[in-house]
Amino acid sequence: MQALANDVEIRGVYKRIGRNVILDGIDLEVKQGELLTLLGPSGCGKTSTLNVIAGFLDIDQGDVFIKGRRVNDIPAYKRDLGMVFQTYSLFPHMTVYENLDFGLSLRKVPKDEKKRRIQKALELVKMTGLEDRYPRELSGGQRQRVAIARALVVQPKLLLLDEPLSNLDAKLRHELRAEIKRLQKEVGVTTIFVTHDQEEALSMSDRIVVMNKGKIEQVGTPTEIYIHPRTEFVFQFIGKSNQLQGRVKSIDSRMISVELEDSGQVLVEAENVMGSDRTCTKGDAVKLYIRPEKLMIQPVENTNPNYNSHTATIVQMNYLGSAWEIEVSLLGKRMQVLHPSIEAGWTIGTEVMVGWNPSDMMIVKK
Ligand SMILES: Nc1ncnc2c1ncn2[C@@H]1O[C@H](COP(=O)(O)OP(=O)(O)OP(=O)(O)O)[C@@H](O)[C@H]1O
Repeated sequence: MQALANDVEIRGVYKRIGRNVILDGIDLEVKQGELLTLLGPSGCGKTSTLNVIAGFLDIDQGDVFIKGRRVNDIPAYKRDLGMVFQTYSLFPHMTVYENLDFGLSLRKVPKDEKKRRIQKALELVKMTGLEDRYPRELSGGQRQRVAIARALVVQPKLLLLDEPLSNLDAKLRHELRAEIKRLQKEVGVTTIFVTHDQEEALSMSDRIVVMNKGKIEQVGTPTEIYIHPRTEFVFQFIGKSNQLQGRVKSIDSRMISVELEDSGQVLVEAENVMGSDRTCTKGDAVKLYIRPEKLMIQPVENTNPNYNSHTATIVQMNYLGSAWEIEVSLLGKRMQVLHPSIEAGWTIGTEVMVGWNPSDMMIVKK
């Protein structure tokens, strides 16, 4: 096979363990210098995909290329990769400096060069000055910083991160997300990041791979995945959603009109059909999805005729600090609206108008 332009290419990878098909035809390309995230629910095959790249998991079918070289038969230790895991994988009996020195000594890097690279790596993760500490003398976040520095100091071909932030508290997770993103761009190392946390994936990644049951559902930038999900699974996994059901009444090149099962009619942009064939025809039973922040809530007198617009009744109001989560009874269903503010006098039982743009609603055949 010819040389490849991507840093990683996975072609037709299939893996079964016992009766379980854990990777079911994975095709994936990782571009040079990008931070690519494998995202999906527990058991979907994220870690297995990472382990195939790392060389920790043999495959039954398919090919794996790293920097143009087929690595199916190359053992893990010869693939030249940096890895960071969920649990701290530092050597407990070695200081921070010794932890970083270990991989460099194995590679017989000269003493001065080792010192320079260790200092640079510690600077990158903001751990300068803590060289002589043992892992037990560090906080969880500091240990993960050292683990990242240790992975980077050997100048790996790829950096593989398997849920490295899962054991940290929320504030530290946020901080480290931004740090990893910054240092990944600074170093320019092609990185594959595994997480089950949508927000983490959306905020950090150049591209996201959404996985489900050993298959890839969609690959795209965070905005493509969030705004233009191709499947119902991706839509539901990636954020909150409201659902309606109905039947297609009419369809033209721009709009699909749906008669709802309870009452009323809504318009959806024809481009927004999800599912494998991405088509709908008149008479199809369909499900409709819209995110809470895409529903606009207004006093009854302010109707906007350009939008889907319906009267609704407030049934619950929760203040979240940065926004209000307002539950309304709309078109025979309870729907969540996320809105930055509320009008004076709005309370449970108030009648309001709820509208949305047809381009913000997604539709899928039942
Ligand atoms: N050694 C093994 N023996 C049997 N089944 C395995 C083995 N390793 C993984 N599996 C199964 O393969 C599937 C994929 O596992 P994998 O760890 O890749 O998922 P994941 O998406 O990383 O999940 P999590 O987020 O929970 O880590 C799961 O159903 C898991 O139970």
